[in-house]
Amino acid sequence: MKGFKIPEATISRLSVYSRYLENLYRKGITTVSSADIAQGVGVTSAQVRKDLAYFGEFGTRGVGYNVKELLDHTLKILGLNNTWNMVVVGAGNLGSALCAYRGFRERGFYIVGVFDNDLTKIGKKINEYEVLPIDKLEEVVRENNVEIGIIAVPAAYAQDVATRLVKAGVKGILNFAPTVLNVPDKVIVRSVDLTVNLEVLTFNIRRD
Ligand SMILES: NC(=O)c1ccc[n+]([C@@H]2O[C@H](COP(=O)([O-])OP(=O)(O)OC[C@H]3O[C@@H](n4cnc5c(N)ncnc54)[C@H](O)[C@@H]3O)[C@@H](O)[C@H]2O)c1
Repeated sequence: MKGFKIPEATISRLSVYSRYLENLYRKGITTVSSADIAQGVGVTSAQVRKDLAYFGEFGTRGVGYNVKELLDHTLKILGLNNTWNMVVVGAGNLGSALCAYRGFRERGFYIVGVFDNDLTKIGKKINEYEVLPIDKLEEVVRENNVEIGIIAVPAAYAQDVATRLVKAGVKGILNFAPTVLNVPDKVIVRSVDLTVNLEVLTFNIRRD
């Protein structure tokens, strides 16, 4: 798998396939064809086969894929065969919504700390999480082996928070602030900019 570049779109689809397979597994379905997966997630079966081919040989011609085996493979490829500890910085509207989202835990992502620098928020509870002072960030990251930091502060403060997260030892940052972050190459940043997504949507609506 190392040595050549796997398209990001393939990785995103792998995550979608994996969730689909998880559903089949829960329903007790044991085999599935690429056509079934394709129909279930809304892509072509050629695309499914091409995506999976990046990661080796799966399935048996004429029989299809063993659901459990393919699910385990996709989870392993996505790094989801173990759980991940995360911290959320910014306990505002978005940070609170992220803390309330159950879906993270179902996929093995555990929030172990929520931080803010607003004294009126520190000590308050968001679901089961008590908002912690930002000064505790490094300690919580270290003690809980946190590898992922989520930035949910206004753009003007995002770089400071990113620098602190990196110094504390996180390996990846999910950044919701609409700004570009400067981090060392070894740290992976994924930015979620909802406005950019909306604008891609409006571009495509107009173009069609
Ligand atoms: N709310 C949304 O739907 C939404 C959607 C997409 C992106 N975003 C982005 O997410 C970020 C947060 O948005 P929001 O609506 O939750 O804002 P918000 O103002 O409700 O919350 C931001 C929180 O960050 C805290 N904060 C500020 N500086 C900090 C620092 N240095 N350390 C720790 N905490 C700090 C504030 O006290 C506040 O509680 C923004 O960058 C915003 O552009 C928000």
